[in-house]
Amino acid sequence: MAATDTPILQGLGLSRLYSSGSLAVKVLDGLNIDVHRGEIIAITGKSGSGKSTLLHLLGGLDRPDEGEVLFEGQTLKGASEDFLARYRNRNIGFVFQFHHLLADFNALENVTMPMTIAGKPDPDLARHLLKIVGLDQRWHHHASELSGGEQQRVAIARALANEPKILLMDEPTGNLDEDNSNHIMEILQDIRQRHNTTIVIVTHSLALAQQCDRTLNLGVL
Ligand SMILES: Nc1ncnc2c1ncn2[C@@H]1O[C@H](COP(=O)(O)OP(=O)(O)OP(=O)(O)O)[C@@H](O)[C@H]1O
Repeated sequence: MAATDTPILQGLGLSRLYSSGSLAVKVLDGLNIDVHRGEIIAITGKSGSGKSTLLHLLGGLDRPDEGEVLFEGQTLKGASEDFLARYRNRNIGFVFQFHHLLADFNALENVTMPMTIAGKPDPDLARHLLKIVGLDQRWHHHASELSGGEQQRVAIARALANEPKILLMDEPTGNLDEDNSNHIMEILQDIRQRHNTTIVIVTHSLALAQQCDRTLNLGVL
């Protein structure tokens, strides 16, 4: 059992080496990060500084070439693909800028889908999550009938479907206007308050970053 002051997520000495043709690129270069339970943290930095790479490493979608990621004090180093898949399914919710909702399914079905895949369909919980994001009256609308901001809110509800401890978000407000972006931030504060969810947000928006508890800047903006 991890001590309560153990960071829920840690990156120690993280680097990722990409090769593109004859060129090798080292990204992050020994980055250290501690993420504490219930924290909302912004990851900022110029384009190409490694924000998405860091999110993928923390979420077990990719592996570092140097260093390690620890979840609740346990290293993911050397973990099998099956272990990483379980780690993601049980603990992580992902939200991307392009939400990839299923256009021919309604909002409720989109949110229920990950529960069904996990063998625990729970329409009541799905309705509750849609209510948190302010869309319980629109549950029967197909994704294609919702605005960009509404679709992103459905994507957040979907990411919460399996009650993850950590929400990892890559530019979740990147294509939204300021009002919608502020609304998403209010929703995230509400989710954190209700469920003590830990939230890591990659963003180019200084306004959004300022509403987070703290910011980790990977490079000059
Ligand atoms: N699969 C890959 N193969 C080769 N290089 C890659 C790969 N993925 C990322 N890179 C390189 O790694 C660097 C960091 O990419 P990453 O997407 O993490 O940056 P970012 O900070 O999220 O950028 P942006 O703000 O533009 O989305 C970039 O120079 C990118 O070209």
